[in-house]
Amino acid sequence: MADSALSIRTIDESDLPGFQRVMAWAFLGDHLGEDSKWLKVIERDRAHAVFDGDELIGTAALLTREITVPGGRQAPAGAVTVVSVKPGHRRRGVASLLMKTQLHGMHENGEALAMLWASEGSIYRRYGYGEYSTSIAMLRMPTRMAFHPGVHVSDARIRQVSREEALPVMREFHEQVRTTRVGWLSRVEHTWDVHLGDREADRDGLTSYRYCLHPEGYVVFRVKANGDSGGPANELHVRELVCTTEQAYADLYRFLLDMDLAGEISFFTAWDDPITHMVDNPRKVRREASDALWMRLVDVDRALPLRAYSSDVDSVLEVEDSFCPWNSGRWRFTVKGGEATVTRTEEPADVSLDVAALGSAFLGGVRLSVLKRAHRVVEHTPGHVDALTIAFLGVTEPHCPEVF
Ligand SMILES: CC(=O)SCCNC(=O)CCNC(=O)[C@H](O)C(C)(C)COP(=O)(O)OP(=O)(O)OC[C@H]1O[C@@H](n2cnc3c(N)ncnc32)[C@H](O)[C@@H]1OP(=O)(O)O
Repeated sequence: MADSALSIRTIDESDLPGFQRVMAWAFLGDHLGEDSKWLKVIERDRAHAVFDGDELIGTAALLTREITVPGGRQAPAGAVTVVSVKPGHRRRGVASLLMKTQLHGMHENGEALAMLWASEGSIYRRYGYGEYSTSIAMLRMPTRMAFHPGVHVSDARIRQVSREEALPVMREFHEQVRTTRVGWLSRVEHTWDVHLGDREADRDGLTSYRYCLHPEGYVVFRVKANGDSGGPANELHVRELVCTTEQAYADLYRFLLDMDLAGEISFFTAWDDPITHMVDNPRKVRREASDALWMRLVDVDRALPLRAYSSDVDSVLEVEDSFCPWNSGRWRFTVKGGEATVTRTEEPADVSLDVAALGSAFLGGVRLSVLKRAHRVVEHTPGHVDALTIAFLGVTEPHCPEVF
């Protein structure tokens, strides 16, 4: 319950210095003044500030994005970011007030999906966000590994070019690819400055970005300099590898693996990045998984039909959602020919679950059968959880390559 001394409203230009200061203090960073990259992406009429009297003490913003969902469709989704509360004002309900204002506002505007990257794993389930909607893998591998004999490398030329030359080409490739990959997001002009920002402060001791173009894709990486310890030990930190063809993916990975003076490659990438199966020794590709995007179904009946499903199913779902109570209750979820309909029903439930569990499963990232074993999904009619699990699965692991 929010403290009654608190008020909340959308921001205007005059609020920006205070907004930025609270963000910087909350995230334990430095206040970067007008130069802050975040200022460019924040949509003023979708950013909220909480005030204690006249003092700005809390922030949160919604970015208007599209996400690719199973079936290769684009769904509008609000990207929640910069949730921050000034130290000294915490645990009085400020973040809860921000979350409620966002989600209830989205419901009133007819927006069906919200999503975020969580700074800590224990915060967002209470607001109905599901963990591991997409997961991310930190891959580490030594350079110079051979490919499996079945992997062909073409003679396409790969050119290292300047940022200015690369950016327009990268934009086009990205726009083409993101609509085919579940979990990838649309970008606006300023996303490139934030996601691929390359100021000294963004580099964390590494080099500036290197941009390499292939006729059908690109790779962007930084280098961490390490001394020679009996062989090259510099590290290539890949930021983005985007290809319109599988051939370009093999060519660009080969290009990185053969880079002179480099000893290791690291890359935050999809859990099912095919590189593991492309090299001759798969165990040399080390993978560490982490949660990435958390999805929230703002309106269950409008969100579920946004994606395509893998098999037919007909189940009554009893949904629990105390934060957005319009979702609570029983829904008949029917899939025919890949298309879902969701209608209110008084029929007895086949399966009970909370709205966060549906968020985890929405992109096909977490199996409902696993959530059943985790006591988060309860089956009342035998067979329904298995049928729903298969229906929700997609052809690849969902993956969101950018933090917003
Ligand atoms: C999408 C993003 O932007 S992720 C970034 C989130 N922001 C940060 O991590 C920055 C640093 N942290 C902060 O600014 C604040 O601590 C916030 C935003 C995480 C929480 O703000 P608060 O105003 O303290 O949260 P609020 O008082 O509404 O707490 C609501 C509930 O969440 C719990 N909670 C809040 N923060 C945390 C936390 N870090 N870990 C565990 N539980 C938490 C509270 O205990 C409370 O639980 P209850 O409902 O059972 O009583």
